[in-house]
Amino acid sequence: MIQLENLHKSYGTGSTEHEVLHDINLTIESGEVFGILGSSGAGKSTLVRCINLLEQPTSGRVLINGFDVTNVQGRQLASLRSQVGMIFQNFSLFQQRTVLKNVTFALEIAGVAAPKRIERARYLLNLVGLEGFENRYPSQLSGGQQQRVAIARALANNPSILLCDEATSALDSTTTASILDLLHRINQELGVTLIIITHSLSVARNICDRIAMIDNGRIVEIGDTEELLSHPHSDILKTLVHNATIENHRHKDISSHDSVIRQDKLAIEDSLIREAQ
Ligand SMILES: Nc1ncnc2c1ncn2[C@@H]1O[C@H](COP(=O)(O)OP(=O)(O)OP(=O)(O)O)[C@@H](O)[C@H]1O
Repeated sequence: MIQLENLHKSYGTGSTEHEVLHDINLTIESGEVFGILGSSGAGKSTLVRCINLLEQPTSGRVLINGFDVTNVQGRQLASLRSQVGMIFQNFSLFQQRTVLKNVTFALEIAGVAAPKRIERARYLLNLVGLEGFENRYPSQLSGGQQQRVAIARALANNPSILLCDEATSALDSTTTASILDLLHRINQELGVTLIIITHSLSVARNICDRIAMIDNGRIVEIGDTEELLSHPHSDILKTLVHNATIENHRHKDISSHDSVIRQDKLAIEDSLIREAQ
């Protein structure tokens, strides 16, 4: 379980200090898929980076499984980081390392012997559907494949929590669906708690059990995904849902227009064939 209590985060000091997270209170259950929705600059990444202490909260507490980790350092911080994996929009792979060596990296740092870390990396590459890609370099992979490597790498230490910061934002819709399927499987089969940062309602709807809507560093709504998206209360979520509905209609219009054109083409081809016979 992850608990954030009265969490504040400011950047800068003195006259440049500005608070970007204001009094965040949030509990995420173990095994949950929890979405953090919000527009650009709302504070989503900062919030999630406070969970693995990539950002140090200015005040308040972060508790993981009841243990206050807010001020841990040294070995305890390393241990926290190994419990909490993270993936990013731009994959952030090591370009000079092969796929296999990307996945074994954290295990090398942890001092795991070579045969064991290779065995674990092969298991994870199999899990993410990349068996046979061990010796490729990131530049030889598609975006979706790179994100699969990043997921395998993030799981190397067997974390109980995986933070996904806009993990599908750089991918097309088909690849997004396959990565969300993989994340869903990781949640279901390995029991990993997922925290999904997204600005996409369809990503939230596809995978998240609950979502929190963040606006200007504050949680303005939180609840069951379907419930919240069907009955949004805050203006910001109402606008997001409204815009997504318009976008959806536009896609349907375009695809039905495309299908009319396709049917017209088939009819023309049909009559040309008949004429030729
Ligand atoms: N290292 C930093 N130093 C100073 N200000 C920062 C820093 N990181 C983020 N901010 C500011 O904090 C606010 C929240 O940023 P954050 O990246 O958390 O938002 P976000 O919701 O994740 O945005 P996006 O969707 O665009 O990534 C923004 O105003 C941003 O400019």
